[in-house]
Amino acid sequence: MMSIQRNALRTAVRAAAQAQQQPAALAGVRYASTKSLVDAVAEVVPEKQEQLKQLKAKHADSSLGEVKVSNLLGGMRGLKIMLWEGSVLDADTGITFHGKSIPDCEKELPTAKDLGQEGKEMLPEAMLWLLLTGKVPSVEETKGLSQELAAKGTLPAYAEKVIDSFPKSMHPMTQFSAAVAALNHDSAFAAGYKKGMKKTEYWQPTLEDSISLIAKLPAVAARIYYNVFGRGDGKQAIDSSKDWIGNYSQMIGYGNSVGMTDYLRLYIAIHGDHEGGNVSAHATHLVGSALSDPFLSYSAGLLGLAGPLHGLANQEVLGFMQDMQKSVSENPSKEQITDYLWSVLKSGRVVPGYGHAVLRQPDPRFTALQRFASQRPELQSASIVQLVQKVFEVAPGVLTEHGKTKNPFPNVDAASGCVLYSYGMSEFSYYTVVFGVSRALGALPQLVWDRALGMPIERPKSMSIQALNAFLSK
Ligand SMILES: CC(=O)SCCNC(=O)CCNC(=O)[C@H](O)C(C)(C)COP(=O)(O)OP(=O)(O)OC[C@H]1O[C@@H](n2cnc3c(N)ncnc32)[C@H](O)[C@@H]1OP(=O)(O)O
Ligand SMILES: O=C([O-])CC(=O)C(=O)O
Repeated sequence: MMSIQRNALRTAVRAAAQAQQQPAALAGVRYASTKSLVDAVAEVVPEKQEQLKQLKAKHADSSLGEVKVSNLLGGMRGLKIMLWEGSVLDADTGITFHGKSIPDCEKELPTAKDLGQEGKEMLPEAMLWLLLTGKVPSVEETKGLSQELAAKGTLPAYAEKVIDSFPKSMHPMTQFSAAVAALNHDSAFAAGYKKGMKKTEYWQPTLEDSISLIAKLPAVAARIYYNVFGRGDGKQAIDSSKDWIGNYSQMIGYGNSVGMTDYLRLYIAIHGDHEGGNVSAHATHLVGSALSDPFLSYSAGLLGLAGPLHGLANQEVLGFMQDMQKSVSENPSKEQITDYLWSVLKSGRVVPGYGHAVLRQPDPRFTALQRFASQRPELQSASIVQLVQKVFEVAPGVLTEHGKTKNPFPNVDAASGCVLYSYGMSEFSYYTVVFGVSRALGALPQLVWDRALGMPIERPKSMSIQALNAFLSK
């Protein structure tokens, strides 16, 4: 019965879409090639539009809490001010993706093995499907999406030239953001907007651009890796029988390492979304709210990810761990680690990989990466992986005694880079690029929902100190 209703809805949505006058750039073959995921999203769009309509009708004037001066001065911490569909972050239990925890996703999402690949971890393209539609894709649907991403993953020649023109000394994240912005040359959204597409149609080319960008991220990231560090195949060759990250791993030279390829799958699946308020997701959403296309919007998100308090922390952690090994010993004792942490804190620096703006317990993403490391003998013997575990046993106590951070526990960055390093990726400044391949999985689907739900341009009110004082003295 349910499926009959769904089919009827699907047919109605298709008919409605056909009845709309699509700009030429949006019609025909492009949609045919993205059919399965477009169909899955099209099924959900009317349901969610109706939910939003009801919410507005019933609760437009309901309060979500008061705004205090401390919120305005404290980075808007805790204010409920954004709509975000893909995931919700709980301070104690961590992230859930449409209600599913990381262990739930590990059980339910199709894995590399399901697609006939070597490896056991969940596939990031299945996470993309879940984030976009709220539904777990079947193996066949995941396979179809993998193939679609492979078919759309080749870089246009102009983008290759743009990347090749960057000096090696330019940070890989600067290169990444600039290259992603350059891809807006081919944006279906920008072309449709120019041709006067209707507001109700916005979400379709936003989805088309998002899939196109996600498909190309491995090649962009791999070309940067090759140009800067001389590693990888240098061609960004795509094998249509491989999954999305199987291809990425191959392009950057780890195709023969099942461990690294599977680690990249897990890493990229779980870094995909962390609700809306984090800097990279929020920046993407903010820029997108001006109807900048998905390439420009995600380029902005990547620039936010490049900050050391956010995504760059995984690069920082590795440097931090190695400095500790150099100045203390390769296998420092807990006492030596404690002393080292205190020396860092006393010099006014932060302990990278620890603390979080929302979380108040160890990050379940850290736990997932530690689970991976604990199942791999080759990682268990790596001194840097052992050090991550030892620091985890010591740092929460030191940070608690130090008394400043609200969360003395590790976030995901405490573990992520050390495993990349152990598998041979020794170029720290590249680590955040791997994170940037991932964050698109959450930030871009929300742009699709922003457009499908007709979300307005974001424009909060700011106040000067003088205006605040004047307001408060009334
Ligand atoms: C994927 C991610 O983005 S996860 C986060 C990655 N970033 C890091 O690991 C960098 C280290 N951590 C930090 O700098 C912080 O914990 C952040 C940026 C993640 C969160 O910042 P906030 O929400 O402001 O944290 P919090 O409210 O606990 O900060 C209170 C004080 O504790 C300090 N503090 C927070 N974390 C740490 C830490 N790991 N080491 C030392 N001091 C810390 C803050 O700098 C702040 O000091 P101040 O009052 O002198 O300004
Ligand atoms: O949620 C945050 O503020 C930071 C974070 O862990 C992420 O974006 O993955």
